[in-house]
Parts: sequence; C-alpha cells; structure tokens
Amino acid sequence: MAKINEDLLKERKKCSFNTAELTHLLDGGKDKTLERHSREHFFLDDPELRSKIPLEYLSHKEKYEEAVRKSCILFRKVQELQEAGKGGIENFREILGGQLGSAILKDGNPLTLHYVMFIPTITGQGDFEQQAEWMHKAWTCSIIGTYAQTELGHGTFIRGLETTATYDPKTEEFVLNSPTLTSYKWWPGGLGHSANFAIVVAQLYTQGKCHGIHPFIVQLRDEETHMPMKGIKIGEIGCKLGMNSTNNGYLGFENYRIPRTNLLMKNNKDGTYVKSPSSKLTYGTMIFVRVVLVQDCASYMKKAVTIATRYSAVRHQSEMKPNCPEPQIIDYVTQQYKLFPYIAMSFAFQYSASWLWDIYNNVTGELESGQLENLPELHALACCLKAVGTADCAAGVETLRLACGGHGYMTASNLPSTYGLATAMCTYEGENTVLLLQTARYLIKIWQNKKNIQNLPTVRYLDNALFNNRSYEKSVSWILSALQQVAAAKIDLANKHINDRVRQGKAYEDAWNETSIELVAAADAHCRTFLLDIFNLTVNNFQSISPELKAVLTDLLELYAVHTAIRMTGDLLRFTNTIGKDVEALQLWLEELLAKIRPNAIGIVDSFDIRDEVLGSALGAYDGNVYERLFAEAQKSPLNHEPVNKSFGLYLKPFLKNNL
Ligand SMILES: CCCCCCCC/C=C\CCCCCCCCCCCCCC(=O)SCCNC(=O)CCNC(=O)[C@H](O)C(C)(C)COP(=O)(O)OP(=O)(O)OC[C@H]1O[C@@H](n2cnc3c(N)ncnc32)[C@H](O)[C@@H]1OP(=O)(O)O
Ligand SMILES: Cc1cc2nc3c(=O)[nH]c(=O)nc-3n(C[C@H](O)[C@H](O)[C@H](O)COP(=O)(O)OP(=O)(O)OC[C@H]3O[C@@H](n4cnc5c(N)ncnc54)[C@H](O)[C@@H]3O)c2cc1C
Repeated sequence: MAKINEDLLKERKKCSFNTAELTHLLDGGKDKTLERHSREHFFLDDPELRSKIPLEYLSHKEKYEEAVRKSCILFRKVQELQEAGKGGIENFREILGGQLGSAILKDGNPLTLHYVMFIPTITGQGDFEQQAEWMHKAWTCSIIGTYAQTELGHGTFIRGLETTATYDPKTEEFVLNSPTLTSYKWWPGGLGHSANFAIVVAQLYTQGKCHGIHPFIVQLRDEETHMPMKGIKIGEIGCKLGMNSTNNGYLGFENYRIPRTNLLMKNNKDGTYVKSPSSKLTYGTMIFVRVVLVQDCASYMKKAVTIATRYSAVRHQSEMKPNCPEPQIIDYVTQQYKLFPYIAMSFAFQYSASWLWDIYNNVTGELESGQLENLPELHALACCLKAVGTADCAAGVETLRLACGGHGYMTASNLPSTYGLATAMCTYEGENTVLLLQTARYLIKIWQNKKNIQNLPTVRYLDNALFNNRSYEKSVSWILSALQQVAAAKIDLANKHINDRVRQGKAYEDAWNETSIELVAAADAHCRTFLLDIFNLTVNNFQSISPELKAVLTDLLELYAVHTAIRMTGDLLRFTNTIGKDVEALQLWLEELLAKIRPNAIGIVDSFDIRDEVLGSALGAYDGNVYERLFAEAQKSPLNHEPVNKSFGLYLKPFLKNNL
C-alpha cells in the first residue's frame, strides 16, 4: 500500500465519529456494505474490465469499440450474479449508474438502455403474452434493446411525434414510416450500432384514425449479421459534450412491417384498439428513469465532493498570516463554502431519492390493480426532484472542479467527465424547465382545489403554510417553515397572475406562458422544501446511532438548511417576516457550521467509502499522493512516448527557418 499523505493522516485522526458507522448507515446496514464490497471486488478487480490506454487518448471509433467490449463483459457478469441469485436492484443501480458504471465506462455505456428502459417498458407496457415472448430473450440478452422516442423535431412534446404505425388489417401488421426528416428518431442510447431491437414510440393509425402515441417492439438489425433490416435507416448522431461512448443513434423507417402483436398491449386488452384508462400510462418508463436518476445525482455528487475535499486537504497555497507556512486550502472559509454544502447535499439527495423510490413502488403497485389516484402526485414529485437534483448536481460538480484550481481542469481529476455525465441528466428524460412546469401544473391544481389535500403527503403543508409567519429562530424547523411559506406564497402569486391575465381576456394557455417564470420558481421552491423536510425527518428518525454520528448528521442537516435559506434570501425577505438582522444571523450560523464540519470533512467523505477505481481521479485517491499521480498520468499521453513529434520536421522546423 502506498504511503498516505501526511495531511490526510492528520485529518483522519481529527475525526470525531466512527467512519464505518456512517458507511453502514448510508449503505443501509453492515450487510449491505459487505455486499457492496463484494460486488465492487467482482467488477473492479476483473482485469478484463480495465483499459490499457486512457479513454481520452482514443479516437471516437476506438472509444466506442472499447465501450462495447467492456459493456459485454459487464453484462455477462451481471447475468452471472443473477444466476447466482444475487441479482437485486442494487446491482443494476450501481453497475449502470453513478458509481461502478461510471468507473468502468467513464464516458457512458452503449448498452445501458437495455436494462434501464427497454426491459422496464416491456414489463410496464406489455401484456402477459408479450412478456412471455420477450422477457426471456431480453433478460438473457439474446436480444439487446433501446428506447427510441425522441425525434429530430420533437423531444419534449411527445404527442407531436411524427413516426407513424399504420395498421394493415389484411396482413395483421403495422407499417412503420418516417414521413419527414424531422420524424427520424434521434438520440436513443445504443441505437447507432449496438442494439438490434428497440421500443419505438409512434402514432398509431387504424382505419384512417390517429389514436396517439404508442410503444412498439421493433427489430432493427438481423440477429445473426447485425445488418440493418430492409426498410430501416440507422446510424450514430456524432460527437457530444460528453457521453461519447453511448452510441446515441438515429433511425428512419420506410414501409417497415412488424406483426400486430408487437404493439405493447398491457393497456389495450383485446386485439382491436381499445383506449387505455389513462393515456399517461404510456409514460410510465419515463417516471421510472426520473426516479432512479435522483439516486444517481447523489452518487455523482458524493464522488465529486470526495475528490475535491481530499484534494483541498492535501493542497497548500498562499499565506494566510505573514511568515507562517502555506495553509491547506481547505482552511480558507471560501473553500469550505465550495465544498461542505455539497457534502450536505449528497445526503439530502440520497434520502429524498430513497423516499421517492418507495413512493414509486407503492404507486406502481396500485396501478397494477387499476388505481390511478396517486399517479399525479408521484409524477409531480419525480419531475421536480429530477430537475432540481440534476441541476444542483451539475452545478455542484462544476463548483467542485473550480475548487480544485488548475488541476481540476485535467481529465485526470475525473471532474470534467463527471460533469459531462451530470449535465446530460439536466436534458435527458425530460428537459428540466419542462419538468418543473409539470410540477407547477400539479401545484396550481392543488392550490385551486385543496379539498383532498390532507391525503397528499408531499403537498399537505400547503394547506396553511401561507400564514406561518414565525419569527426567526436558529432552528431547522424555522427554516423549513419559512421555506414552506415561500413555496406557498410563490404558488399563490403565480396562480393570481394567471387568473389576472385570464380576467384581462387572455387565453388560459397564454396566461400560463406569461406566468411561467414564476411557475418554475414555485415548483423549485416546493421541491426544496421537500428535500429539507425529508432530510430533517430522516435524521430525526435515526434511533440507534451513536451520539457522535448524530451530531455530525445534525451539523450536515443544519448546513443544508442554512445554505438553502441563504440561497433564497430574497424570497425569505419578500414572502416571510424575515428581516435583515435574521439574514445576518443565518450568515453567522453558516460560518459556525462550516467551522464545526471542518475537522470531520475528510472523515465524512471517507465514509462514502468510494474506491479509488470509482473515483478515477489523481486528485481524490485515498492516499492523497496527488502530485505523484498527476505526474504518472501525464506520462500516459501518447505525445510523451517519443522525444520529438513528427510535426516538428513537417511544420515547426520549416516555420522556424522561414522566420530567421
Ligand atoms: C424490471 C426492471 C429491471 C431492470 C432494472 C434496471 C434498474 C436500473 C436502476 C438503476 C439504474 C440507474 C442508472 C441510470 C443511468 C441512466 C442512464 C440513462 C441514459 C439516458 C436515458 C435517457 C432516455 C431519454 O431521454 S428517453 C426520452 C425521455 N423523454 C422525455 O422525458 C420527454 C419529456 N416530455 C414529457 O414527458 C411529456 O411530453 C410532457 C410531460 C412534457 C408533456 O406531455 P403531454 O403534452 O402529453 O402532457 P400534458 O402536458 O398535456 O399533460 C397531460 C396530463 O398528463 C400528466 N402527465 C404528463 N406526464 C405524465 C407522466 N409521465 N405520468 C403521469 N402523468 C403525466 C400531466 O401532469 C397532465 O395532467 P393533468 O391532470 O394536469 O391533465
Ligand atoms: C445524452 C442524451 C441521451 C438521450 N437519450 C435518449 C434516449 O435514449 N431515448 C430517447 O428517446 N431520447 C433520448 N434523449 C433525448 C432527450 O430525452 C431530449 O433531448 C429531452 O427530452 C429534451 O427534449 P428536446 O431535445 O426536444 O428539447 P426542447 O424541448 O427542444 O428544448 C429546448 C428548449 O425549449 C424549452 N421548451 C420546450 N418546450 C417547452 C415548454 N412546453 N415550455 C417551456 N419551455 C419549453 C426547453 O426548456 C429548452 O430550454 C437523450 C438526450 C441526451 C442529451
């Protein structure tokens, strides 16, 4: 084992709590930690899953080929785990998501959509016979699928998709067509050259009538040769800001025929077309992915904050006092302000993600028995948590990259590619503004009719929050009550402005659009009250943890609360009876909390227990040997493999001569 950096050794001695206790708490128990370790060992210690050359130095094509090689090994190993009866959801979550997934495939996995959307759509939308026909092939990976919904012309407005599936009663087939350039499918992961099947979302036509969008299972490529099927036009969409191994593709249809039975029929029971009880049941896979993405936000944030916090303990810079040694940069309070709120935020997202996951499972259970009442609340919550979680995560990763100065800009820090993964989440699975407007739509409806509100756990606070008006106290409960009042006031005001505009003669839709900046802000505030509420409830409910750990979690909870409140200072002053002096008190409380957390900062990120291979960072490794690792990474540059590059002879030398 490499020698541990002296600063980190000192930091670890300062820690006031048992880091293993926190690790077990975060994992859900010691058994779960051991399970995770064994899973990490199974994947990360497999030499086949390592790359010989850093990805950054490969061409676009080579990156893709290396990603396919690794994804196949990864999926084979997932199947081995399933066969051994160890195939729980945690496996998929970690292998496809922010931890193991991004460690093994730093720039994305071209086969992810198979598990994340193709299989869940067959399960959620296929009837019994269809599941019997397709699930075995999909689970055993005899076929590899993707989810082809978005088109060149439409991603958000899915009712506007143009791909058509027209029923031909003579042959009992659907005929798929892409009538325009804008109707080409565009974006689906793995569609370019990896998947041989897809769920295709298309407008269903029977007897000349359009019945709206429906999901179909479509074969794209020959199962033996992988050649595109006749009538299928397919390829990759090209280079992106990040995720360059995910093989996002395009797809067009020319009179492409599929059997009638390939229309997923769970909600259309008989062979003729029957309208489903809610057209939104077709959108179920999107809710599922939004829910799991919130967990990914916590994972990426933990990873980035571990890298930046360890680096900040090792890095020394400037003089705080004359003639004193250069301090660790973690001792600058501005630096603490860049790091510690994101440590706290990781907890907030993990706890809310876990609540959301439970609510999701309850509501999908209800849907199976035809109960739809709780779907709107789930949809509204999933939309805002996905939007706020991914936005805070991407902004957090960027702040943490900046916190690492120049070295944060190196790909060897792994912060640039983590940002590439995090910022993509803000767009895919529903663009964030659009999702916040979905939440706002629900909140306005609730505001206009509060009859049933006490049965709706995520919004029942709106019943009386408008009049909280509590005077300032240094407590989380005061901040929560103030944030709830802000959310209620913002919803109330947006509602009033819509009504005013309608009264002035505007169409409701125009009034909505003109009020939409306020609506987005209202949904954002609502989401932040939920995040704080759940963090608070979770910490208060921990019964059997040590007082030392409880104290640390309370510090983090308070920091999250105060940081959120300070970010919303304007709102507090505008909508609650907070006054200037209270804001000053909040600022002092924030500074006090940063100082309290400072000695435990390394201990807390150590408790995240993220293996070096997962961090993938010269700046964040457990041993803190930052400079040695940066130097070693630089040696991997192909330019350093020869003392003089051929460009010298070709261009530089003649150029230098010409300038003599
Ligand atoms: C069994 C499974 C085994 C496998 C296990 C796997 C486990 C994996 C676990 C973890 C893995 C984690 C790893 C994650 C890694 C992820 C990597 C992913 C890679 C990339 C994936 C990206 C994929 C995509 O992007 S797919 C495309 C996504 N597209 C979108 O999201 C489009 C966004 N647009 C929309 O959703 C909608 O069009 C809209 C909501 C914006 C508008 O729709 P609309 O016009 O039809 O609706 P209205 O505005 O008119 O509203 C009508 C009404 O409906 C309500 N509504 C809307 N949507 C929903 C919904 N989804 N559910 C319920 N209700 C909905 C809306 O609120 C309105 O209600 P009213 O009552 O007000 O009328
Ligand atoms: C990395 C990545 C992977 C993806 N993977 C897949 C995949 O596997 N399968 C798939 O089908 N799709 C996939 N997508 C597509 C993705 O789901 C869409 O890009 C996303 O839903 C946004 O839609 P859009 O591109 O049409 O954006 P647009 O809707 O065109 O958004 C552009 C701007 O318009 C605004 N806007 C649009 N509508 C409204 C409105 N109603 N009100 C206010 N503002 C509005 C938005 O806020 C945004 O600012 C992927 C995308 C990315 C980036």
